Amino acid sequence: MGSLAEQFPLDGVPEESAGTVPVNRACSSMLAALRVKGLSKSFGGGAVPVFRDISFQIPKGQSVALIGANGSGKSTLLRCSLRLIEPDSGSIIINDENLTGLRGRQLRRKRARVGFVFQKHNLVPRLSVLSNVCHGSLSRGQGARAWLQGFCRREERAFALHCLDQVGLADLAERRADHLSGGQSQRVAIARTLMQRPEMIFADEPTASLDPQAGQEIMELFHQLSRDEDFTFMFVSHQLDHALDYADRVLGLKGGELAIDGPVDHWTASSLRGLYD
Ligand SMILES: Nc1ncnc2c1ncn2[C@@H]1O[C@H](COP(=O)(O)OP(=O)(O)OP(=O)(O)O)[C@@H](O)[C@H]1O
Repeated sequence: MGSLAEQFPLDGVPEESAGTVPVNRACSSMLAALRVKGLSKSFGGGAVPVFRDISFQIPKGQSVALIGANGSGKSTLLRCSLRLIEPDSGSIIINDENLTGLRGRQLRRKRARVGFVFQKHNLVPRLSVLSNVCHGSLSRGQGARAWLQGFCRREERAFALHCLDQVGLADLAERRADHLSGGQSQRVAIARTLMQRPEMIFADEPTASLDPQAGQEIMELFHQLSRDEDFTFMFVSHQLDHALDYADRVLGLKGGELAIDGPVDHWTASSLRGLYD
């Protein structure tokens, strides 16, 4: 079976948000999906920045774990890297598009192919699983009007069903979202993100509210999907085994700086624990 993009080519999406052809993993490391340079952030004019002068590049197709102690700035860095939180300084380039000076619709369009998965799944409780997944096409940058017109389109629903199938939940399409387990609910949130046909997925502690088994299954799912769909994946986790098992590379924040940045096979659980001293 081909990737989502091959099976369901984008139709009616503005060219600038239609994105690129999936990149072969073998050559994907040649291209940077995300380039962050000199990123700094403090809150409320605070004298102590959360982080300062952070730079890193993520090649297309790479899976990156972002780790560090509570309050070290992981969520802030993840959000600043997409300008969901405005950094104080620094530049951000996604797929050769400079996000730094963009505003409003232009900014939303440039990041339309980046999915964000949160610890809270944020489903609409009274709607069906399928309707929740269909909401994902809102993020494609077409605007609410286009979405409403296309919401019931047969092909849109077919694609939503396909996304549900990708996360193993096609059988639950008609179930109400508030009748799901935590693990099922996170799968629906991931299917909703797949509706964006993402080139990159950022996940902020996606397993934090799940039991160990469900958490591992979700990480397996991300791992499998990132390979099948060839998306770049960056996730925040407090679980070192998740970082070691599911990332190609580990970034670690400590004292407002990137104290760790290297391939996963450079680290062991005990060497990573130094971040938490
Ligand atoms: N909106 C905000 N206003 C003020 N301070 C904030 C805001 N968001 C985060 N902070 C502060 O920035 C610092 C980093 O927070 P952040 O949530 O990024 O850390 P984290 O590493 O993700 O933490 P955790 O592992 O506990 O989720 C913390 O000191 C936090 O209190």
